[in-house]
Amino acid sequence: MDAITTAKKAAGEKAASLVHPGMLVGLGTGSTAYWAIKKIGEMVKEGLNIQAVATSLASEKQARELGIPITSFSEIQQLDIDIDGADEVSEDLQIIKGGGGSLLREKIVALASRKRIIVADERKYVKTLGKFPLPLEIVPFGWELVFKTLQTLQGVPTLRTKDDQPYITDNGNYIIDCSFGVIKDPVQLHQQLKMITGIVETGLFLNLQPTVIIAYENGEIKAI
Ligand SMILES: O=C(CO)[C@H](O)[C@H](O)COP(=O)(O)O
Repeated sequence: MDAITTAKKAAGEKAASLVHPGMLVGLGTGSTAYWAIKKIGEMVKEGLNIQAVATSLASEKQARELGIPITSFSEIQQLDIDIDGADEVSEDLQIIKGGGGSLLREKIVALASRKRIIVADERKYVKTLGKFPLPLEIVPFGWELVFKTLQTLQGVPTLRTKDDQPYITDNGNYIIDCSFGVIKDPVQLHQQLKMITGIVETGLFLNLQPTVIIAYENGEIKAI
């Protein structure tokens, strides 16, 4: 296992240790959240009694295969804890997510959780947001208009593709990844983008007061 994968595993397992009996748990998406879900699966096999909501079909599949009981918002109102990855975390704990295309479900789950744990390797921890192009979930109809509007806002948009076709989210939408350079005012940018009809959600996860678990390649783990 390479050093970055080892760091992701360490961050994920550290977060899993915060899951206690009886909790309702949000399961994130991506290669770091994967390790948290794997560890939680082991804990369930050893008798831990929890229920979970997954932020993507992929994570739900992983959880079901591991025997983690899955529930839904038709059964519950709130989650106790959400464990998810990030693409960038700034020093003031603002976050970009959506690299894996699950930002809409991830945000719904994060907002429904009392406690939010972000797991990341050291490369994700940055001074200011913006190097990672901001993922935006958009409805397919008229996506070209959203694309052009983003250009007028000095953004550099790219329609995400998979096998030369538009990438389709679990919600049947498209993703545009849009670079804005250094994001000086993420709240203002998020609000501006949410005003554009056709943009369903942005990958800016702001003012969520997360606990961020950063794992370093040298084996150190810091909770911020
Ligand atoms: O937001 C996400 C998926 O939509 C992921 O949490 C984010 O992309 C981080 O993924 P990874 O841990 O694989 O780097």
